Amino acid sequence: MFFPCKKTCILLVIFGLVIWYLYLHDVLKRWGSLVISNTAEIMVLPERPCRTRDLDMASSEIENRLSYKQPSVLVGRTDVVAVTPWLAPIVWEKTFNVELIDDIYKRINPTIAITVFAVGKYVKFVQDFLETAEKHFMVSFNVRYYVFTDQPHKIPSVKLNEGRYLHVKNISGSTRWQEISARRMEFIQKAIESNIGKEADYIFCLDVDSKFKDRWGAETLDRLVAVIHPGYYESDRKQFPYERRSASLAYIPMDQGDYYYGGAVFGGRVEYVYNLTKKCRKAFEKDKENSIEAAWQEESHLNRYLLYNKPTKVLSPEYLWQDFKDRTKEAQVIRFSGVIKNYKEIRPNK
Ligand SMILES: CC(=O)N[C@H]1[C@@H](OP(=O)(O)OP(=O)(O)OC[C@H]2O[C@@H](n3ccc(=O)[nH]c3=O)[C@H](O)[C@@H]2O)O[C@H](CO)[C@H](O)[C@@H]1O
Ligand SMILES: [Mn+2]
Repeated sequence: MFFPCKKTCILLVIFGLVIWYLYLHDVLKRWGSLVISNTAEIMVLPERPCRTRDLDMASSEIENRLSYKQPSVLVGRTDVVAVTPWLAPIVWEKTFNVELIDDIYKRINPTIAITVFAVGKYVKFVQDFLETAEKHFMVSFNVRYYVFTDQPHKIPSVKLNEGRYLHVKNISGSTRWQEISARRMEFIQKAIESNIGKEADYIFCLDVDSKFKDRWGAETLDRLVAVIHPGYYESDRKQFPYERRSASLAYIPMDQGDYYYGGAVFGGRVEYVYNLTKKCRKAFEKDKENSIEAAWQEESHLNRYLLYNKPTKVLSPEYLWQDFKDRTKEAQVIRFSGVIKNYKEIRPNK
């Protein structure tokens, strides 16, 4: 009689311990995500939508196995400025060491997402975009391409290297190119909520009418990343094509502005880009309610956002060139460039 009772008691205690462990585990998990959202301040989604792996230089073990050239304090590029007044790097050729930067970022083994939109006739750019990305974009890193299109059956199957995946997302088309371009903010925001937030650490949102021509690597990774438009890096801020009507939420007064950022390239850690797309989308939609469309659609809203939310890394025009533009002496390498296109033939409207 006594023996079975003891057995039952032991079983009950084990059962109780398991329940207690599961409860504690759940509480700690919730507490963990709460702490993350408090410190980051920008986590506005429920249930940790984004992965939180990040580069923490201080805690990453730097092994001595990599031997590289001594960095100089006195010798470097003098023909360009390689840092913003808020101390964010401006990435130019010969301002970073490829092996060193790759080695540092390989330690966190990040996944990098690319979003591109191919609506209407722009599907014809996808093949070259993907093929050149396979050659130059984040080679030997994990990459996920997200192609948004109204014609999934027209997306070519391009041979991808190991660790690289293609996701095709079906979206509706539009009769206005301005709307296609601007609504990218909305689609990217939604895609981060639904899956990119869980599938990638960093994201770059790029124009599809472009090709990679040289290395685009880990030197571009940071929290919030923007590119200096190749057409305006020598211009006075008064000449920047910012939205100048105060009725628009993209408004920037004549005496303000840092750089003119291109709408064809922005990126960073997924949660930072999530915030950017959410804000730009909202501003664009609010303008629409007030019957105003910014001069350069989402590019204008992007410029306004980045004026008040400074990028933590700025890419030089090497990362956004245009094929019709001759290379200048500052741009020693052209890494990504817009192809020449016939606007009349390719866009659904003027
Ligand atoms: C180099 C650069 O900074 N480019 C920007 C510039 O003009 P762009 O002349 O580069 O704009 P664009 O015609 O390439 O349109 C931007 C993107 O929208 C997509 N698209 C557009 C039309 C269409 O019918 N189907 C389609 O899929 C496609 O991914 C394209 O790359 O100003 C636009 C403002 O609206 C965007 O900010 C672009 O990023
Ligand atoms: Mn373009």
